Amino acid sequence: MLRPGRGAGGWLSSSDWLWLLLRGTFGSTGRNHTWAWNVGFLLLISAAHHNLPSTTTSFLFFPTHATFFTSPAPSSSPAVPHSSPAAPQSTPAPLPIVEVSLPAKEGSSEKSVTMTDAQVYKVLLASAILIFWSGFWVVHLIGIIYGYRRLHQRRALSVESGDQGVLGVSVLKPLVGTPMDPNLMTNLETFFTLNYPKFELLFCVQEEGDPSIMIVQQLMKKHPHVDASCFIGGLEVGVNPKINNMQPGYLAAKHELLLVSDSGLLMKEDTLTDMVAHMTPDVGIVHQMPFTCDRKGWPAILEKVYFGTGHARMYLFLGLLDALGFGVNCCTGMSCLMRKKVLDEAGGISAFGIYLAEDYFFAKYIQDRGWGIRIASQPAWQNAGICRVKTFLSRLTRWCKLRIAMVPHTILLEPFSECMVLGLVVSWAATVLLRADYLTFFLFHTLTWSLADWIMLNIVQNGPPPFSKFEFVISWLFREVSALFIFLHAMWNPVISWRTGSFKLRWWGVAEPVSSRVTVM
Ligand SMILES: CCCCCCCC/C=C\CCCCCCCC(=O)N[C@@H](CO)[C@H](O)/C=C/CCCCCCCCCCCCC
Ligand SMILES: O=c1ccn([C@@H]2O[C@H](COP(=O)(O)OP(=O)(O)O[C@H]3OC[C@@H](O)[C@H](O)[C@H]3O)[C@@H](O)[C@H]2O)c(=O)[nH]1
Repeated sequence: MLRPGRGAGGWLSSSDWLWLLLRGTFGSTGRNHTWAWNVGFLLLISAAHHNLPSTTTSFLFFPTHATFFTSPAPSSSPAVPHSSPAAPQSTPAPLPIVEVSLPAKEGSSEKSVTMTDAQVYKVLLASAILIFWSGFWVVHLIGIIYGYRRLHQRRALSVESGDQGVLGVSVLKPLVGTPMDPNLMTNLETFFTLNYPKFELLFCVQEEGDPSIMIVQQLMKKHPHVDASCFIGGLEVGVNPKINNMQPGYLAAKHELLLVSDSGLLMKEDTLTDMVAHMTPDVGIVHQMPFTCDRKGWPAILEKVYFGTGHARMYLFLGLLDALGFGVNCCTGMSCLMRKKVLDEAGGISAFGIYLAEDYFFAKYIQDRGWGIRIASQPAWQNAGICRVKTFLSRLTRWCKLRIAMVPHTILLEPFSECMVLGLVVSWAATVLLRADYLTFFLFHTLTWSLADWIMLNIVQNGPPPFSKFEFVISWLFREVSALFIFLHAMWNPVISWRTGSFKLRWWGVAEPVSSRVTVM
């Protein structure tokens, strides 16, 4: 359906495709809505490619309905035959005419106003921003629905995993115990009490004299029935210190599945069972979405808010794209279950020692060989005893630096995927296209975004979070505002400090050591 009073024949002018786009996006034409939206979108792209002439347009703008109607093009326009001007029959009041810029053509009796190229591009840009913004509401929705359906769903082991044919798991625990984490003992003990029939624990301690060695020994004594070993000193096979640390454990691993599990994690009795249950025959890697245990203090709230909102949204959305085979990879390696034989084909984990983000490259390698990637239904329960705002921000900055180097197109996508930056630009677009009040639209955007995030947090937490809504709002605002600064800081200073080392990444992720540091994060 074309706009009222409009002939259907002939090629469409720039005003027509803009009308289609805007009518489709903001109009209320029922079943034509999707159709018009799609056509408008296609025409938007086609216009960008062909740089359509922009001299045929005049607008009548209805602020209340946010819909454009065009009057006829001047007769000199060769491409667009128009019928008589149109106004909707039902509109009661006279319609305000927005004079865009130039006067009507000489000799023309119609109230035709021409748009300059700059104005067309302005409208185009605003439309593109509004489409991108609408896309993000789809991301919100998908994240919420996928999170609701995926997370905290108990899953039984497949027949393949009945006690006889159960897949054995070698758990690699890389440990760097300085400074001493007060929760280390509690966290490590949960690995000894896993309710899974066939597993071994391979503790890898980076340096002699590390206080975590004593803890591991105590736990091994307390649980003698659990198959556990401790390797000290690592093996230097690359730049990545975590890989170097895990290498002796990897060489000793005897089971077909390998779980890389970071030191700050806590396991529930059934966490490993849940992960293995997702390792179906077509899957090569099962990862847990990072989240946190309930801990005291504002830094802990901040972490929970971040991992339960913005991070969870993108992780679930990209994770779903992974699972659907779109080849996106968002695997974070704090808890990653992998088929050892696939890593062996690469030459073992040492083949990934040139990268700092070994997690991303593990997943990429496995995915490139045709194996599926899945998110487990239990999130990763981070439970480090030391929880500080500074540590949290440094960690996010480090991750951001990794992403910038490994997936450079996120430089454009990332800032605009954040609530505040997107809110600032979309509010401008709304003033251009909808004549909205800038501040009102920004507040509307921020409020609805935070509500969607609150829903997401409740889903990831599997119930209400252990803090008040006021604490949520403060933490959420802090995190959303800090996101841009984290990004700018990551762009400004690409040197990555991780525990005792400093590194620089080349584009696409190969790491080089910079110098040794003694600061501990
Ligand atoms: C309208 C849809 C637009 C989608 C825009 C996507 C913008 C991406 C923004 C944020 C990415 C969040 C990624 C999840 C958290 C990763 C945490 C992390 O950095 N972990 C590292 C340390 O463990 C790890 O090494 C990195 C792993 C994966 C990085 C993934 C990069 C994101 C890839 C973006 C692909 C965009 C695809 C767009 C599809 C529509
Ligand atoms: O020098 C190091 C640094 C770290 N590690 C180990 O690596 C694990 C993760 O370290 P941290 O907790 O400092 O870092 P993060 O939680 O930020 O790690 C995350 O980001 C970087 C990725 O490469 C990791 O796979 C991911 O887990 C811990 O178990 C730690 O003991 C080492 O063994 N040696």
